[in-house]
Amino acid sequence: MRDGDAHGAEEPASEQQSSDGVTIPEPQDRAKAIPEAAVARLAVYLRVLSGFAEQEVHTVSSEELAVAAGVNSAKLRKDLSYIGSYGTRGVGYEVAVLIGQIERTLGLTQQHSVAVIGIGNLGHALANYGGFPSRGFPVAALFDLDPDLMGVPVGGIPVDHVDDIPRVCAERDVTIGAIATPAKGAQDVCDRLVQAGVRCVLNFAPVVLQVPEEVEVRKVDLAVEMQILSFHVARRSQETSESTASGAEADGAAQSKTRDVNAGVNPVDGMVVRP
Ligand SMILES: NC(=O)c1ccc[n+]([C@@H]2O[C@H](COP(=O)([O-])OP(=O)(O)OC[C@H]3O[C@@H](n4cnc5c(N)ncnc54)[C@H](O)[C@@H]3O)[C@@H](O)[C@H]2O)c1
Repeated sequence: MRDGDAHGAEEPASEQQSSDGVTIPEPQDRAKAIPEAAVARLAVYLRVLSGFAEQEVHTVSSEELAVAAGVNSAKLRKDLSYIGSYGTRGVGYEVAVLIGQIERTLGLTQQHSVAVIGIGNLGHALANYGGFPSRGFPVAALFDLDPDLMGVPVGGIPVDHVDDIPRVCAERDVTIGAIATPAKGAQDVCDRLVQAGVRCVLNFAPVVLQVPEEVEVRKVDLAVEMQILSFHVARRSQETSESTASGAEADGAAQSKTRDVNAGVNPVDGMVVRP
């Protein structure tokens, strides 16, 4: 079983050093060596690059892309080296080419239809969110067990009963199931999805799901994200009070302007934490 809640280890299987000091995995190790945290950042780069493409920006330097994505440029270059993209010295990266490489790596060259299960507050929000189809994840099916919801369209899609998960998922070629039920029903819903052949599960319910080895689960927990934010706020206020205590107020403003970008990097996934 793989529950993708944890952020993966950063080190690939084998590495070499590029001329500019970036550690690069051997080509044969690239696909299997991409750490979980780097995969998450590739998705961020893709979103940023899509914005550049919409503005008809054709090339981008690693520094520009790093700033826009909120990472430091060494980490960005290392992440892109995992997919065999090193850019051209003095020019940077071709936006369209890099988008294609990241999409292939993330398996986004085909659409993934999504089923949402549990059409309450969160399920309604997911079903109505317009951002999924444009990123290649159309919501194609909705399930609940509340009789009052049966057949009611949400975001243009009628709600079906969970008993119909196998038929509807097969008919609509669903590959991702997003579970937005209370914790109590989540494992049963997950089992139904797995029996219907769904191999990717996005779990919003506060419970650890048991799934077969071939099924990939990602757990989304906004409370955990808020705890991470809280950690950074607490650390910052501790740093400020230490700095005040040591009489360093006079050069505090200058320090915050020149502070190395690494000082703001989230230790969990390498993203720069915005104040
Ligand atoms: N991960 C996060 O960051 C996050 C944020 C908010 C809510 N949640 C979680 O999302 C879930 C839904 O929250 P909500 O506020 O939308 O709840 P809600 O009570 O508004 O909706 C739950 C829906 O699930 C349906 N349901 C219950 N048991 C079911 C089953 N076995 N099969 C199918 N449908 C079933 C109910 O009929 C209802 O429509 C909860 O588990 C909550 O803890 C997670």
